[in-house]
Amino acid sequence: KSKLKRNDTNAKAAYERAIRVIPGGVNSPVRAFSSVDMTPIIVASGQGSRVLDVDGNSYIDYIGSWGPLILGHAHQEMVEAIWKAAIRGTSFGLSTEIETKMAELICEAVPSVEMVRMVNSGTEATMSALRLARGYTNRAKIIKFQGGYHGHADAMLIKSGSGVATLGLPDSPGVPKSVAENTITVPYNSLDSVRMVFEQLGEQIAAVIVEPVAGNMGVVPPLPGFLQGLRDITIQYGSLLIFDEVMTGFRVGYNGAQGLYGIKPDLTCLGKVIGGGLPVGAYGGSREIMEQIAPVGPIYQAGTLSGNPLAMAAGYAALSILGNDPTIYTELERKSARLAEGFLQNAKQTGVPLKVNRVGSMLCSYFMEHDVVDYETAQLSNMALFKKYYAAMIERGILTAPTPYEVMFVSNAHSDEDIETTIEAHYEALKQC
Ligand SMILES: Cc1ncc(COP(=O)(O)O)c(CN[C@@H](CN)CCC(=O)O)c1O
Repeated sequence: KSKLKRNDTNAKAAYERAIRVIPGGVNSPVRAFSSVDMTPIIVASGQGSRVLDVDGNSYIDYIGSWGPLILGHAHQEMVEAIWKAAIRGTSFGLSTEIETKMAELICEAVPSVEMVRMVNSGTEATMSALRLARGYTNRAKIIKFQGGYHGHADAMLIKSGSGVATLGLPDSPGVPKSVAENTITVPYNSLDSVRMVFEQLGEQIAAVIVEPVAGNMGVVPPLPGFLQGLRDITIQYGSLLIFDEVMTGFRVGYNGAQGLYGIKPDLTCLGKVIGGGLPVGAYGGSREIMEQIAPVGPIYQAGTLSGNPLAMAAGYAALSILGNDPTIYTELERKSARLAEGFLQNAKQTGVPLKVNRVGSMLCSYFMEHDVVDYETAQLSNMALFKKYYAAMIERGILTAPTPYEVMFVSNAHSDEDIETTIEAHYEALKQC
């Protein structure tokens, strides 16, 4: 079979130009395709389940902007909503009624949220939620999980210290040791580790922040009892439980992971889907906690473009479509299950070791035999195999995340034909591994 060659002439030229004026030529590191040694794809346009790159190559897209595009690219109703908002002005720095409608919709959809504050990214959402938790409990320490990603605020760029309950170490230059010491990192799905930390430092813990389905080490679902265990222990010690649902919110179901698993956190962080592809983040919780936020309460958080009318129009349109048509989630479940099943069939037929983890329309395949339950096991994925597989999928017009630790997102715009085409391409790609 001749090796299909992707024409990347224009991408190369565009990338050469970009790296002269943007660090690494990208506005977010993952877009540099550094894990797969290939010229980054530079997108010209997207429509439905497909994107077109600057060399005219068309791909079925499973990056979906890392989660926001659950309805696919350039969705007609959303483009119209954005356009209608834009011609009335893009931002006022004063309140507009769409912000209240958006807040009401989120409070209605997310079980634990009675009040919500809009911000402009997932990072801002988790950063603000952490400050709120620290201010509300008057405690400084927080617990996060290895492989958990909550954006790039200082307190989140921490790696675990030597022992389990030891203080954190900076995971990036520029994060002061004094900040790192207040973040303790333990293995995901390990309630024992969490209990150990609380036994030693419980009264100092302001919050536990967790992705209720981990989506930044591939897809790692919570083991039975894990989330309930976190809920119980945080109540026992007077700490807050923060669900980072930036990725899972309105993705794994209209009521998020907290609806799926029936656990009520104290604070919820949202992003991605709620912006419909425009910059939106949010954090919310009980009235009692949220009214500690300025201007009602003393804990400060602000933002020039928070809740701006354009992003609200896009987000409100997206969430309304999702809320008005529950078959969208059942269709996402059906198509995603078929995709995962096809991948596993291919692996069996070709003898390539493959594990597929999936929750709803979030899935990830790992080149290995055993279960992936945390960061350590996720790290064992065979990187050499992944690179070959990735290039083979690109050559066949299937665009997935250029690193093994990101999620494949199925959207409502992916047709059954797209799914079958992807499974066929996957079979060919595995045969080349
Ligand atoms: C669970 C979770 N919480 C917070 C964030 C940060 O959101 P942003 O600041 O990138 O909007 C993210 C961002 N996710 C990554 C991809 N997995 C964004 C992609 C990128 O960094 O370019 C997240 O997944």
